[in-house]
Amino acid sequence: MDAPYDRLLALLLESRQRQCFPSEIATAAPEFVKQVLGLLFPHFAERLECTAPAIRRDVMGVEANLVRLLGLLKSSLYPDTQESIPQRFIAELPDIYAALRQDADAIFEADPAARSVDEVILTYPGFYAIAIFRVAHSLHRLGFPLLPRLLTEFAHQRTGVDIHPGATIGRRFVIDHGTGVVIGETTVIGERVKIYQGVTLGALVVQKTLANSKRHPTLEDDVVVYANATILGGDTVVGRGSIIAGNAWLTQSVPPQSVVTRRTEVRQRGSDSDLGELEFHI
Ligand SMILES: CC(=O)OC[C@H](N)C(=O)O
Repeated sequence: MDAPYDRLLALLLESRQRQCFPSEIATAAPEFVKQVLGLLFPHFAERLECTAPAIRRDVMGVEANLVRLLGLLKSSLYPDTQESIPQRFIAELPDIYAALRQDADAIFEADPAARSVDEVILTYPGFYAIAIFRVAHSLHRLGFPLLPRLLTEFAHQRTGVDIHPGATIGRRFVIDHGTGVVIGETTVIGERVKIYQGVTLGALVVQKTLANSKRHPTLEDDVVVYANATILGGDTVVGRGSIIAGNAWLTQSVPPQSVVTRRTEVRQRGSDSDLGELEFHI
């Protein structure tokens, strides 16, 4: 065997002996999403039995899967994790289910293009992302390691909506279209908030030392944020009932009922000396 081969083998052996990462974790997110969303909504179930024993069996299946994943992570990387998390998660499922039904209703009521709540549940990327987020947020709060981030990143890959499991999001949350939405870890969103594609709720300063501080904005109840608006900063509070127009850039608080716009300038062709600079030849 040649020297580079030996070097690589030695390196990988040393790394794996130091930390043997449980490879089952790689497929955990898609499997768990299918299982838990299939339990809550028949729309996502592969096979559906509408009897009490079948539903009980499916609930127990979700809990058993979490016990298995927690065991793998606890024995390899996270020894301090509490064993009661799967059971406590199951106890939170009724509230998660109620919140998701309200999200689906809110999306249906907000969107003239939606024909039914079933269509929203089955086809809306915003609903899919929120559904996975609410599950991940519960697990995150209960202290389940790694899985919450795997879940929201799976949703991100599927929908283009990137919500950190640590974000706090109130009832009847609507994301329409979804692609490019980013919601940071310490964002706080009130009730009945609506956001459109490309909205960023982000940090104003990105520094490791700020890991434990509020870096992302607060949107109070009934705020609407239109496409591609960017709202940054942990001290930024968008007051109740405000409307943030498309492409707006906001790094400071605004009082309730504000309208924040970013205007497009329209001029007559040929009437301005700098027009030439705008005529790009690609
Ligand atoms: C969404 C966002 O601001 O991301 C920046 C960085 N990941 C942070 O959480 O501060």
